[in-house]
Amino acid sequence: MAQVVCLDDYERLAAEGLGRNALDYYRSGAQDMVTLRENQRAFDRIALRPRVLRDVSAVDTRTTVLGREIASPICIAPTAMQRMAHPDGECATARAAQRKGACMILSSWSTTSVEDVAASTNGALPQPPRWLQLYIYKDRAATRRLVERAQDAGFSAIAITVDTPFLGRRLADIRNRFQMPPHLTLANFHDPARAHLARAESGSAADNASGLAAYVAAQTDPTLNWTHVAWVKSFARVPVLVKGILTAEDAELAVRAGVDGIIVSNHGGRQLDTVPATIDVLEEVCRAVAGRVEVYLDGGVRRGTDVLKALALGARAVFLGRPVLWALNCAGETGVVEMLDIIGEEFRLAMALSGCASIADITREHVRTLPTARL
Ligand SMILES: Cc1cc2nc3c(=O)[nH]c(=O)nc-3n(C[C@H](O)[C@H](O)[C@H](O)COP(=O)(O)O)c2cc1C
Ligand SMILES: CC(C)CC(=O)C(=O)O
Repeated sequence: MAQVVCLDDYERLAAEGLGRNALDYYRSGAQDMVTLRENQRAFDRIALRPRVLRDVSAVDTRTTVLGREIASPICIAPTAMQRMAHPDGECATARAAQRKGACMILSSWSTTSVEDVAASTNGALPQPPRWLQLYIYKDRAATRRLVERAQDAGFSAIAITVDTPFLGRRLADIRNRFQMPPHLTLANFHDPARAHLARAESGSAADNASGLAAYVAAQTDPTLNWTHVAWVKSFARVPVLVKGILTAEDAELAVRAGVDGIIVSNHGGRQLDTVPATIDVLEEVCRAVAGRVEVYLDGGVRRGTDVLKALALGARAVFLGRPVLWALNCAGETGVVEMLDIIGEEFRLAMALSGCASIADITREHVRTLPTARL
């Protein structure tokens, strides 16, 4: 593999290696992709305020999520259909997460089942927390069965995605009439209507003619509301989180609904375009939550300094989406391990150069947010 020194290098290599259908699906944001770009740019507008002369000879990046130790606050976000990136798909990601002591969230629209992902890791080694991301299906029984199967397979939390009552309009997928390759299935489901995702056959310009949008419209429940969160909590035996919160108002409602954690996310800019960058709303959400539950962030995290900034503004941990797909495509499990090594080392160095020897040393005073015009 050509020399890779930062996470963007994986994206460049994957862009050369992946076919159009998968590449566009993975990299796209919604509509004009304003939010997609903002997610990364907003990190650049935040300046670090390093402290010096603090003995950083030993930097400890360990922390916990929901009470379980992880090697660093850098975790893996749920992304659907990872076997389009590499034949080992979600199993490779899970093995890499285990080797790195990283928390991983599996998409419920994975191309490997919850049981097969659980079986793919090494039972003799410690298992970092592994959570299931959940879409609420119109078919409640199927939704509940999936949660129960995940719990039985050792998944230790459920993250309900709340920003996708309908799929965002991703122009490249519409033009490509996105289709999952026919040899793959959405492996958590056996019923062909749920397991397969066909090419949308027709469509006027206004139709969201990617196979994915048609699938989402057919399967997921657009009535999605807070009663669904209560419903999942009524039978889940593990903590329940919500993924896709962007405002103080919804953060307050989430805490009142009794969730165990909040993932500040705009779905990697793939749902409602022109919503703010996640790092720009993180502090608002954390203020509203006021420490009652853990708050995490995803969206545009590409460098160790981004991780440091997110923690300084209140995140317990961050999650990476696309970098995992690019690294998977480049070198499977090894690629994901190396990618986590690179950003992990960048984070360790950013901590050291900011005068932080432990996660607890990272404070609000380590960042300066500039009052520039932004979304
Ligand atoms: C190709 C792709 C597939 C995704 N699939 C899911 C999914 O199945 N469920 C979900 O909640 N979020 C999904 N997401 C959103 C990610 O979990 C995450 O919010 C986002 O990718 C973070 O931004 P980043 O890619 O800039 O790191 C997906 C994102 C991408 C890029
Ligand atoms: C199957 C998709 C709806 C998964 C997803 O969340 C995405 O593509 O952003």
